[in-house]
Amino acid sequence: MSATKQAPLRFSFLGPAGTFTYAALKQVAPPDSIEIPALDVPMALRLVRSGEADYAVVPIENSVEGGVNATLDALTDGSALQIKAEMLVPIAFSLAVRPGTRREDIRAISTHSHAWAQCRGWIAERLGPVVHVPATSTAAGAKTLAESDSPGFEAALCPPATVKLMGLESLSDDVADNPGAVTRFIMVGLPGPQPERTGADKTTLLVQLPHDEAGALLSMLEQFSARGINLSRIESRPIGDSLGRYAFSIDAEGHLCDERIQAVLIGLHRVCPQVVFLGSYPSASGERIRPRPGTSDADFQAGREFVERLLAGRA
Ligand SMILES: O=C(O)C(=O)C[C@]1(C(=O)O)C=C[C@@H](O)C=C1
Repeated sequence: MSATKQAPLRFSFLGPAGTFTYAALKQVAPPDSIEIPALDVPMALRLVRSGEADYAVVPIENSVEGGVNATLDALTDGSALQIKAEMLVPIAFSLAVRPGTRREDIRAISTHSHAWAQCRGWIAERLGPVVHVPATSTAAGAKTLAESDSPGFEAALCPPATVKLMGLESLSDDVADNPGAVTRFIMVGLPGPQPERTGADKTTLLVQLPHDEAGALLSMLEQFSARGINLSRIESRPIGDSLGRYAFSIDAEGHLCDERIQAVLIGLHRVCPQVVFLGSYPSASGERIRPRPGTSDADFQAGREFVERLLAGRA
């Protein structure tokens, strides 16, 4: 009897094919996956929420520009989603042109705003004053340059591999203000069982602080520090209902199965009006977490047994 064939997984991503996001997708999507390019991050996530895609791959953090606001906001703007994996992609840009274009012909360059932010110094120094024409992604700018009769710009900044893919030529590779830049991407699906604990994990949360309460931020942070938990990212995002109201987007080292992370979640739930759990997943660096003395699962278990003895009158 032949085994029933699993349907291929469907991956939405910030498209078109040739974006840095696409390179991240290739790290996790099985070869027979169905690839669904989306115009922007909210659309890629919407396709998961609607059931048209099993997973979305989107950028979340850039080593030069910081958090990707479109992703941080869209993750919690709608029904619940969970991060299943993270991927790192080294970022270097090529200056792509149509065959025959020379450096001195370039008056305007199209690319994603994050890409422009990472290259504008390099461009200003070597090309002088050049206009940035925003594109929905690096590959989208390169595609328009290759395919449009009058794109309105003479060059695009895109991943080196995308130059050839779009039938363009590179006038320069390794375009960057900060060589060594890296962007972090996430694979997002519907809530379900967590990926297994590896000992090198991250947990992403969105935490809202009580309104107008002195010391609220410190109380929130104490939940982590008391359990020896390192935060690899913390940034504030406006809640949007009025001026001065913020939620904190946080990556904490550890997994939902770790006792110390559970204790943090209980603590946050006690002191914060809203705590959104966005998933525990293996960290791309693979660096194992060494719990601070007194914060391992065994330490928590011993503490619980101590209290149980007291409750049972066996002190
Ligand atoms: O436009 C792309 O190629 C993307 O995948 C998006 C994105 C980003 O949002 O930061 C990804 C990596 C680079 O930093 C520039 C752009």
